[in-house]
Amino acid sequence: MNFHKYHGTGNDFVMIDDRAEAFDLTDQARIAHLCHRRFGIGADGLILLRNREGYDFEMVYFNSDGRPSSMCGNGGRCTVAFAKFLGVINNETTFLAVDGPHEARVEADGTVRLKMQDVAPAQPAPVYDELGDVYLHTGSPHHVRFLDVSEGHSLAEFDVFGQGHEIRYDQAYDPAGTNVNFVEAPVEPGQPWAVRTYERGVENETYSCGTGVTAVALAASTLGATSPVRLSTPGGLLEVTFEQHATGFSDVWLSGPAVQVFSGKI
Ligand SMILES: N[C@@H](CCC[C@H](N)C(=O)O)C(=O)O
Repeated sequence: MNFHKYHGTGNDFVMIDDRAEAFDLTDQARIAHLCHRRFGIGADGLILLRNREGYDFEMVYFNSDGRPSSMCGNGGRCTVAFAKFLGVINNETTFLAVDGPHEARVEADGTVRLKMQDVAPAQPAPVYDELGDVYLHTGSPHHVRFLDVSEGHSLAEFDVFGQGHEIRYDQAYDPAGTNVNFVEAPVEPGQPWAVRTYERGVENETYSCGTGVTAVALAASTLGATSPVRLSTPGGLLEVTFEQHATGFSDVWLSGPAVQVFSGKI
């Protein structure tokens, strides 16, 4: 079986052209093995590109634990780059993912822009809301906490694994759990919002999470951020643009690099 390894700001994926539908979707142990960083290829997730009537292709996403999951924003952008590499699309596409249809565009510099589903307004998070934490669903569930740097908290030194793990497994989020984002606001206008994310299904901090930075950008709009919002992750910069309404957010686009790293055969 041939595979290709991609990353979108360090959120990395094993990509498989499965238009022949030969891959066993139920073999979670195999998917987890392929994603394993010691015994496998190593990735935060595995993505199959399949044919789908009425669309250019379908993206089938699994977290590195081998389980199918909700939408992956960086994975979606990487799948678009992969579809272009395979010659399935040119620069514009409409494809199907687990949360519905998505439009996307590959820019001349390789930036992939992905349209996300409309998003409901940020809600007070079901846990820790005395700290002002909020919850949004951007295709995947996201808990967002803005750190109070005046209290001496710095994102660079924050215990993302420990705190993220505790919130992800809080019973208020049972049974599905949530992804958890920690955010430091820009000091100067124009600087990016800094984000680190604990990802459900990877059960660790990843270098970047596309649906996570989307949730942060939309949550930041309640603190005065206006579209476009730039976000820095440990793996690089992303941008989110959106229209804000009383009923939520529409025209939400996630943009950034999507890079092929290497290819191989197993
Ligand atoms: N890395 C992803 C999110 C993948 C799904 C997430 N781990 C979940 O299970 O909710 C992204 O870029 O959005």
